[in-house]
Amino acid sequence: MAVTRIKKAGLFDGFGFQCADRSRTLSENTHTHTHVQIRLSVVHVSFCTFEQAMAGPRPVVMSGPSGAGKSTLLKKLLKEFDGVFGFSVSHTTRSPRPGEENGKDYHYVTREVMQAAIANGEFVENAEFSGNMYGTSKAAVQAVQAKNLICILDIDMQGVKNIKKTDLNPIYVSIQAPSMDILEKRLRDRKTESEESLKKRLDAAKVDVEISKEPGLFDVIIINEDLDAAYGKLKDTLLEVTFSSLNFHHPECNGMRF
Ligand SMILES: Nc1ncnc2c1ncn2[C@@H]1O[C@H](COP(=O)(O)OP(=O)(O)OP(=O)(O)O)[C@@H](O)[C@H]1O
Ligand SMILES: Nc1nc2c(ncn2[C@@H]2O[C@H](COP(=O)(O)O)[C@@H](O)[C@H]2O)c(=O)[nH]1
Repeated sequence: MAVTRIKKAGLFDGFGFQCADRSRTLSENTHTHTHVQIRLSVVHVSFCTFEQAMAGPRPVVMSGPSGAGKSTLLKKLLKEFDGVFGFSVSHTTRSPRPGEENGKDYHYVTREVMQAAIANGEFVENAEFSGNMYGTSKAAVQAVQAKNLICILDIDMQGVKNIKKTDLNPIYVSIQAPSMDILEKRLRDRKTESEESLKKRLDAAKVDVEISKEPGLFDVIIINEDLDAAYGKLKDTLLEVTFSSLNFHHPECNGMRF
């Protein structure tokens, strides 16, 4: 099994910054970055301000049309990299779907509760989508970061635009379906939407796909046609975007440069 181990550092690295306390194991990386030992905190120094470096790894924003496959890919990632990535549990006013758990998939709240919490400054971002409110609370992000996990947010396009105005500094990934017809089929087959909600989601999807072409909005756009291929691309991306522009050599990297 190929293993990428991101070790607890806890000492001064070559950049003169004290490394944060991190202990991660990325298992079964079947792609290009194998048998590599790196210090994740050094990576932050190359991409972030000192404050961000001390705050922890860059979060990951996953966005894209409803039905494109974000949750499916995320679940695979969270399962494979248990102990590395953590999901930011959003709030929503929509009803739970069969199988969804309060506090795990979402925090299910009333519109009144959510509006009060937003007014109280408890949210990083929030949006109205397909007739319901959704939002990322500060507590949700902090809960993940407190566990020293890389925080993953699953948010819509309004959320992406709003997060861009914050200092969260995430990696932005857009997951898209190969076509609108396939997207509609996936949403219909999922059997979670009424005709009205389906139409709203498909209308939003058309706008999303256009906006996502804006240069620089996303670090990568992944077309989720074949699930395994899309998942491989997602994993490669998260490693590459994090490490590739770092011209860094460390004895623990066995001669490899990033
Ligand atoms: N590559 C794929 N090929 C075929 N079906 C897929 C693929 N990826 C996901 N699906 C299916 O498409 C449906 C929508 O996927 P999923 O729920 O993950 O989308 P989503 O982007 O998270 O949607 P939402 O934003 O509404 O939460 C699911 O039933 C899922 O099993
Ligand atoms: N701006 C935000 N968008 C969010 C958040 N949580 C989820 N979402 C997005 O909502 C739609 C619909 O989700 P569904 O679970 O009802 O299918 C989807 O695009 C999600 O990405 C959030 O906290 N903020």
